[in-house]
Amino acid sequence: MDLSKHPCFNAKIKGTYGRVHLPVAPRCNIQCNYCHRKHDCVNETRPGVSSAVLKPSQAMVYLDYVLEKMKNISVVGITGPGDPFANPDETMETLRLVRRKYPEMILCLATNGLGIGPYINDLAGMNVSHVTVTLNALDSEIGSQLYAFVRHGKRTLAPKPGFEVLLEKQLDAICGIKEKNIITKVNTVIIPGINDGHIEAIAEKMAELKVDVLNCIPFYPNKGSNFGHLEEPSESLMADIRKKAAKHIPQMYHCQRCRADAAGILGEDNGRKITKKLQECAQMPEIHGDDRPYVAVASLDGRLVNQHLGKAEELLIYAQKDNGGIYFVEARKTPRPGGGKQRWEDLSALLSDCRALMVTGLGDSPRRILSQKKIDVLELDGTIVEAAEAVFEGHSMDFMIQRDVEACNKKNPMAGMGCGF
Ligand SMILES: C[S@@+](CC[C@H](N)C(=O)[O-])C[C@H]1O[C@@H](n2cnc3c(N)ncnc32)[C@H](O)[C@@H]1O
Ligand code: SF4
Ligand code: SF4
Repeated sequence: MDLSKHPCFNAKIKGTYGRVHLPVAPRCNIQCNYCHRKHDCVNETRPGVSSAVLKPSQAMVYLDYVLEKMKNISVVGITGPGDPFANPDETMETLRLVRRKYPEMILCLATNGLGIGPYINDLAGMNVSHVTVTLNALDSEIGSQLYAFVRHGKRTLAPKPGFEVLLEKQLDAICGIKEKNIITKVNTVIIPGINDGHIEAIAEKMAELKVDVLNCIPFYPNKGSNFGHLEEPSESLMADIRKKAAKHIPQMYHCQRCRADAAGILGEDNGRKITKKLQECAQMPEIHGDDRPYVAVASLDGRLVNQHLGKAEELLIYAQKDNGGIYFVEARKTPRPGGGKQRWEDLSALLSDCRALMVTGLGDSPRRILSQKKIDVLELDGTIVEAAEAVFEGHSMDFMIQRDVEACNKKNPMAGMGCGF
């Protein structure tokens, strides 16, 4: 892996190598007064917006597409649209999946630093090489003007105590990340009249902590945010601040204030096809985890997915060979009808080593119970081989998925009375 190929950390290659942000982290654990993530216009470039949010398995399908269509993507990053560590499960799962499939890819993260602490060891273990922490103040009087609240554990803290906790976690996080030799950038949003006189102090402190680069980001006035009425810093103010900060620590001068779903060369739009694919992937069924080796299928003939779960006396179990082919493992008798919910609890136990169940239809009760056990229930029409391959490889199975929400009812004589199966 060539760590010099990160276009944000190496301005020389910013026009040659690109990055892709996977928007798998929608929630945030603080509210910065300048951040507004609700509204999205695909034509605007501003931090925190995304045209869709993806689950980890969907993000992998999207990533495969981006890497096929765009050349020279050297970095996969997670920067929101909220905070990666307000969504640690999704973040860590996505990084694991990307690392496994693309061992040469540079992995990168941007966080406010509040929640990253417990994950630093694992991040280093996965060879995440670049981490950005946003730190906007060291002084409590200034910091308490920047945040509406900070959520710490189960408590929501007011601006002043919230800032104090946040700062402590940020400084600990920076030290912990540097200890693991991860390349560290600090983003500081420059907000005129609030923290613009405080940046040299931040630069000095970050240099002391051995941060590699400071990125002074000009504040972007987001309509609808608490700071929507404030002005953007002028170019001359930014130049002056960076000059003072550069006495202490290297500066980033080419940040584009990217979207949380940015893909490609810095500063270039994603393009319509990439945006469409992103939105398409967000609609795909989610595939949970990949340590379960099997899929289960309701089939009358061993060729097609063509049976309703309630009618299936047995389910066929399939796995994938090392070379990608699908093979039949065994047939498993399903629990007998009757017994209410217990029947579906027993079925979940029977399928605990299966990552997905493919049927032509099923009732609400089994769907809920199986989903709670993280077995993906896919209602589809198609061949077993095609469908199983799509599950194992994370391909889109859009063409097989039954879009008709009435499908179950149509095939079920008890339609209108709630699905009995
Ligand atoms: C949207 S955040 C997502 C990652 C993480 N939550 C964080 O704050 O670092 C990515 C970067 O955009 C910056 N940002 C958000 N809103 C901004 C704004 N209105 N103007 C300038 N930068 C902004 C954040 O401060 C952060 O450095
Ligand atoms: S931490 Fe990041 S995502 Fe959260 S409110 Fe601040 S800028 Fe927005
Ligand atoms: S926002 Fe700045 S640092 Fe983040 S990917 Fe874009 S250019 Fe790089």
